[in-house]
Amino acid sequence: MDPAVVETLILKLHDVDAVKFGTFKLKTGLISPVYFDLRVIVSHPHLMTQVSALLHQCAEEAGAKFDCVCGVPYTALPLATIICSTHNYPMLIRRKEAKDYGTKRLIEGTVRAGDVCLVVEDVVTSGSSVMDTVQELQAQGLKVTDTVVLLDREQGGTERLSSEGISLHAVISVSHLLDVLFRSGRIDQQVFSSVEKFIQENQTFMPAGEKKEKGREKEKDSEVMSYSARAALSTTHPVAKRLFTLMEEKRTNLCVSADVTHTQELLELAETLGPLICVMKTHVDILQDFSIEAIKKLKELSTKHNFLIFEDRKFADIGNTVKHQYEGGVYRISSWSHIINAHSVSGPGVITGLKAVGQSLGHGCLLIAQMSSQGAMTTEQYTQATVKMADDHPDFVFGFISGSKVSDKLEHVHMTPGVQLQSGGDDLGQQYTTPDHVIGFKGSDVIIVGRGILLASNRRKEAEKYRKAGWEAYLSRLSLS
Ligand SMILES: O=c1ccn([C@@H]2O[C@H](COP(=O)(O)O)[C@@H](O)[C@H]2O)c(=O)[nH]1
Repeated sequence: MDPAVVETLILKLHDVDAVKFGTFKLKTGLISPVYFDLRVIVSHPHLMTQVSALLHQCAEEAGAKFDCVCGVPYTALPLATIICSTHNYPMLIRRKEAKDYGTKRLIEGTVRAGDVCLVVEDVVTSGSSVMDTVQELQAQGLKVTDTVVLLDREQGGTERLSSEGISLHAVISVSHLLDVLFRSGRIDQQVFSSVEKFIQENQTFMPAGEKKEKGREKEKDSEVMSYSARAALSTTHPVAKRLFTLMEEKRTNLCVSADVTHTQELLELAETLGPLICVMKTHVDILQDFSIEAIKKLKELSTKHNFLIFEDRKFADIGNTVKHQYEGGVYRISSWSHIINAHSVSGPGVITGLKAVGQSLGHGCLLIAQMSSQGAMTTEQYTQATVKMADDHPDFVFGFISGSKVSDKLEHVHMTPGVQLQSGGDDLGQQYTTPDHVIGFKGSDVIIVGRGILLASNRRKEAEKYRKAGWEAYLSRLSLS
């Protein structure tokens, strides 16, 4: 690529405010001295054409060989479109969410399994957005070997993608951009240094060897500690301690979501899958023939096979009401469920009410910090407030339902629903990611799997596949540390 052309492009991007300096709160909560908003280029047709041409040239010069092109939604979609129509490549479109009608596909276009797809992105930081698209393409049988990006923030995206066998080619690197803007007098030494420092101090990927060192320094990082080490350190919560211990003993981080409508099927599941799971999650109010007798049998099976019972009741009312709902009514949940969960939306009273019933029984509560469903309203701010609420009640709340690790506390258990062996979704808004992604990349501790197992012709065999996938992701997370 002609350096003069790239320099002119950098200045143009600065002119149209696609590059801003100041104080910006990022999606992760970090305060950054620089912000890249490449969405604005759609309003500048000449820039769109130039950027698309440079992306294509960059991929070609890097020797990337591909049969089709897919842009990471949304900013890179029009860029991929221009590349495809100019150079006559078939394009694929990745949906961020499945439609709730029609084909429900997450990849649109003609998919030919075995084809190599070039992934196009506007900005790369950690590489996680690119990886989300790569996983969807791979789930359809496509191969991805190269990705091309307009701007690499140089915060670990190249290394992360390379660890997955994907080469990242960037038209502009953030250091080149800083250099050009400084030389042209657009930014001063202080801005230059503060951005450079921010990039250096906020690396998202650690090579294996370095991670080991950091692991020793960062003794408090739950991702680099075994479940048994965390069990030993979990002194404030008996459920966390018991759960970590049995996970290590049984070599499983699989929670089966027993969403069945008859007690006989529930008990059969507990008998067959009991040896493979650490937790059985129930929705007791979908049982058509609920009885306390059947629940007693479930409890016996939980002792026999050493798993915990988690009633996914999602309490969400004022303290006084949830107290009654937990203790009384038809289901008498507190008499049999080791774990319950609650939404934080109603404030800390929900915890106080539940704690008044469950704490003396040695039970524990998970707060719902994030949800797996499309359009969930659990914003970053909501998640953070939920974590704070959990921190205020360590004697009863021992973790979260969340898509990723949201708390650094060793005792906090993270359990993630929306898991299947292939990513995708259902027609009612559920969204699935894989065990490897959830445990290895998102830093969660337990995978929650329902229909992935329940709809299989051989549930035990399928559950074993999930147990193995979840456990291997955990082991490889440890070996990388
Ligand atoms: O955010 C959430 C919270 C809870 N769930 C529950 O998990 C299972 C998932 O079942 P699948 O069949 O694996 O989709 C189900 O019981 C939900 O109520 C969730 O999916 N997402």
